[in-house]
Amino acid sequence: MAGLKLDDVLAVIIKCINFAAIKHKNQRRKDPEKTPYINHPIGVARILTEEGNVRDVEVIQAALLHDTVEDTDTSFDEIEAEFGVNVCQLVREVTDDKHLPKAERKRLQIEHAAVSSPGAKLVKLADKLYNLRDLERASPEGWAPERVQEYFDWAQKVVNGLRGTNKDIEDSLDEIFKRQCQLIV
Ligand SMILES: Nc1nc2c(ncn2[C@@H]2O[C@H](COP(=O)(O)OP(=O)(O)O)[C@@H](OP(=O)(O)OP(=O)(O)O)[C@H]2O)c(=O)[nH]1
Ligand SMILES: [Mn+2]
Repeated sequence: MAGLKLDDVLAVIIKCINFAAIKHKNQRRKDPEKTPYINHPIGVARILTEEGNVRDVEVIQAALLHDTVEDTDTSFDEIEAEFGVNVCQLVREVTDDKHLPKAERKRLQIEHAAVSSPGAKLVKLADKLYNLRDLERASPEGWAPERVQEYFDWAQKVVNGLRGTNKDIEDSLDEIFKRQCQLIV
């Protein structure tokens, strides 16, 4: 979205935050404090701007919206109508098909990582960094240590397909993998 003026950028970003906040309004994170879910997409967007120095507005919009279709009643048509075809395509790329069995979804994330667009790779990297930091802070309710370990190991495989995209975010992810994964692959 090259050529957008600052006030237009502010307006589209606020529109995304508002849309995501309404869509996620009844959702909480899985941590013992039951943090409001909206903290996650806002935090993913913050990782991109502050830690990754990303300034692509459509990528920041996609980060704010990235879990609306996967986790709420939002449709891709709605995203496209509100935010345009480019933002919708990015959200499409980072959305798991929840109709598939969980093991298949997890396998497809590893497979799709390397063939994603640069913008989708950025959103995925920031999503993983946020979730892994969350995991180091507190285990989601009901997650045994083995399940936590499996998530760290699986996330490393997904991130391996996303490399060469943003050095600062990848370096932060590698620090976590060094602490948490037995095998650096
Ligand atoms: N670490 C952590 N994750 C939480 C918490 N609350 C909700 N989540 C979400 O849970 C998802 C990971 O849980 P899983 O059981 O592996 O996956 P699932 O919800 O898709 O079935 C992540 O989804 P996602 O964002 O779509 O990412 P991903 O699973 O594609 O990596 C993450 O955002 C929490 O308190 N801590
Ligand atoms: Mn997410």
